[in-house]
Amino acid sequence: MKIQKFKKRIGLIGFGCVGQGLYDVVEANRHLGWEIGSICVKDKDKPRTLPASAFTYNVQEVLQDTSLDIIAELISDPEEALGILRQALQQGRTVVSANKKVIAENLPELIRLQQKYGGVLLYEASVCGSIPVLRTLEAYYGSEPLLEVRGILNGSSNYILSKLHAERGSYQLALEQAQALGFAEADPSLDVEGVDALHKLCILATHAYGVLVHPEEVLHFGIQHINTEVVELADALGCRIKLIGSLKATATGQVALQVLPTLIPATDALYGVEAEFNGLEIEAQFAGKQFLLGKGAGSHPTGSAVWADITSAVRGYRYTYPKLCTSQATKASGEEQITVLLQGQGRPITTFIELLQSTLHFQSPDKNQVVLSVTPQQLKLNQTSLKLQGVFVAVVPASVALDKIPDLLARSEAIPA
Ligand SMILES: NC(=O)C1=CN([C@@H]2O[C@H](COP(=O)(O)OP(=O)(O)OC[C@H]3O[C@@H](n4cnc5c(N)ncnc54)[C@H](OP(=O)(O)O)[C@@H]3O)[C@@H](O)[C@H]2O)C=CC1
Ligand SMILES: N[C@@H](CC=O)C(=O)O
Repeated sequence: MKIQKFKKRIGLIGFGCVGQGLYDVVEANRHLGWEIGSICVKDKDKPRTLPASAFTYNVQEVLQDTSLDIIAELISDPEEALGILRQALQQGRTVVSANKKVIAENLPELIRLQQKYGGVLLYEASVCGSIPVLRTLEAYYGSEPLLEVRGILNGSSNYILSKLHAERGSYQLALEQAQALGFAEADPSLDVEGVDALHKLCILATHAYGVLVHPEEVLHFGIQHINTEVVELADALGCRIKLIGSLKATATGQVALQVLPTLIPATDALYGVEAEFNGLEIEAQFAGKQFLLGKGAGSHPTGSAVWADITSAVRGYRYTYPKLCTSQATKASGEEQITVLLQGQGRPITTFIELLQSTLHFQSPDKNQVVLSVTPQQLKLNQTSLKLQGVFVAVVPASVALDKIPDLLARSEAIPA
């Protein structure tokens, strides 16, 4: 087959962790005929790895440059990013993005704009960094029902949890390291409060099950209130705490979705997913279980995912949303009981037992830790007040031996700040 030589130009908006990552990947592949045509950033005074002449500060110079074949939106400002995606799609252009918040919150509109104006939007980098999960769901599982999709979707919180389990170190220090390594969001509360994982889960819900769900509708807790007591309890049970996003088909054909810290036993494939790595287990009706593992954050891994989108978009690849076209699935209301551990901030938290309409299984002598059965629906209804009270919530899966818990609930030691 004859290889066609061509020259293609990318308009890059954003030159931070991911923008620089993409730039490096493009430079390393110059022989393929691609170049970065222009780069837009915001801060005129920031030191850069390229001469000042390489940059513009006016986003319209990129958006209105018709010599560019594709636009890569890689900025940290969600409002501005939405404006960029809207304008590019209204012009019928091809655009790639890594911005999960914007995509998760606006997917119905972004799909409509593609249909109306004929443009293309790809966003593989927005879910699980370098792992090709969206194209796997679209291209391979587009026609097979999925029983469950669950995984570690946020690199920063996984990095922190790995440090806490391995070193019993400081939560704050681990978060600062995740920020310094470029894994965290500009607003890191999105990472530790489970919101970034929630955004990714909502995008997955569309591609895996054909469900369009707004992040605000979904139960989610993060790891911001974790302490040493909980980490030690998990260790004593032979588990690690992981922040898990899960999508599960219910018996009535709905999809249950949630993001919750979870005690993961050593027999689970997600147990060994450490640091900024993400892992995703897909269970399909006929294929059975498959496991995807890779770096979920960072400059080059994410730049690589953006590059894969760019080069496949130019060859005509686009999402066809097969499940969205064929599925009638809706979000489940969350009535199936789950077992959870609640850990307070040194005060009794037994007031929540009644509020959550739950069944108490165990409590520590100081009533600061409880294990109870509750519905996801009740947890969602009380999500804000549990968070405001600083309560840490973790799922205790059925595979974890509950009978070991009573002896273990009495420990107490705060994580050093
Ligand atoms: N970091 C990661 O591992 C991953 C990040 N993402 C997503 O990728 C996107 C970029 O993240 P990341 O590179 O880490 O962020 P950074 O904070 O490192 O960089 C953001 C870039 O956006 C630019 N920018 C911000 N606002 C504007 C604006 N109004 N106009 C033009 N440029 C602007 C900044 O300009 P300036 O340089 O002048 O400040 C900077 O170059 C985000 O949506 C993030 O959620 C997705 C997957 C992984
Ligand atoms: N902040 C995110 C970056 C990638 O999506 C994370 O930590 O996973």
